[in-house]
Amino acid sequence: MVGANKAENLLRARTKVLEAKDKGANVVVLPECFNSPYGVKFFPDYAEVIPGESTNALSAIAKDARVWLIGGSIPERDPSNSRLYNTCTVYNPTGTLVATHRKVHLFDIDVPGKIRFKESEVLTGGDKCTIVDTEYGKIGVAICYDIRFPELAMVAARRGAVAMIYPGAFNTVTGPLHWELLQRARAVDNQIYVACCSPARVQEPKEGDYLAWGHSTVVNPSGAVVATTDEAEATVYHDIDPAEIAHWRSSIPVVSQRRFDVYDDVSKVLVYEN
Ligand SMILES: O=C(O)CCC(=O)C(=O)O
Repeated sequence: MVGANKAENLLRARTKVLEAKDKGANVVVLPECFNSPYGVKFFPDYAEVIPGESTNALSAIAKDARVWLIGGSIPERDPSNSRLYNTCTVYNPTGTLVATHRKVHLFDIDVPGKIRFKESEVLTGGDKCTIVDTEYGKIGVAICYDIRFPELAMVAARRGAVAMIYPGAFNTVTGPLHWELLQRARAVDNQIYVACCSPARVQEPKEGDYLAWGHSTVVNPSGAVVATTDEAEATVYHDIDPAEIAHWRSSIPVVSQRRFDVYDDVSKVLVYEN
């Protein structure tokens, strides 16, 4: 559960990560915008440079829990250009910051009468694919709306990632439509694990509150949901098993059957032609 009080959000994250470690987790994921309410009006006030209050806290959490920590995301302020980003920071079990992923695809949608959100009003998009090398395998990291773009996951998988992990915060309009579908799609496209971690839904929403879909989920390389929950606060667990990846890749070998000779111009076709 994420609220307006940053210090409380950081403390709650600490408690939940230590609890996950106690239950055997070695890689722990926090949700998108875990230290601030989700909304463009909040980002400038909650934004921090890195290192700063939230990333120092995350580093200490990773170190104290001795886990790899995919630290959800925070609104980041880059002092070199004053721009804001939606940024995931990743720490190894000694608390060292090993990667940052700035959300590449900003969440700009307008579903008439249902939901309008324009991150680009205040945020700038990142410009790289992020892969972290852990003793459990390479892990691709991206954020929420990034999951709608199969290319990021495909690049990570082709560079050896065993999993894509997305801190995310879908909503009650697009969540039921696409949250699980997209995770299963990215998993089955690439025969990798996919995990998405969402904040819980606020229980007594006020006007204008973002209604997160919740439902943190893990999907295995066959595309099956292997761990999930509802909209209430919860932690879900699953093991990454490289043998499961090997099994599906040898059984249905799409990853070695790709025909880039047939569609090698895919990135050069800039518009959808009629
Ligand atoms: O793609 C969606 O429907 C939701 C994306 C989102 O909430 C986000 O990028 O934060």
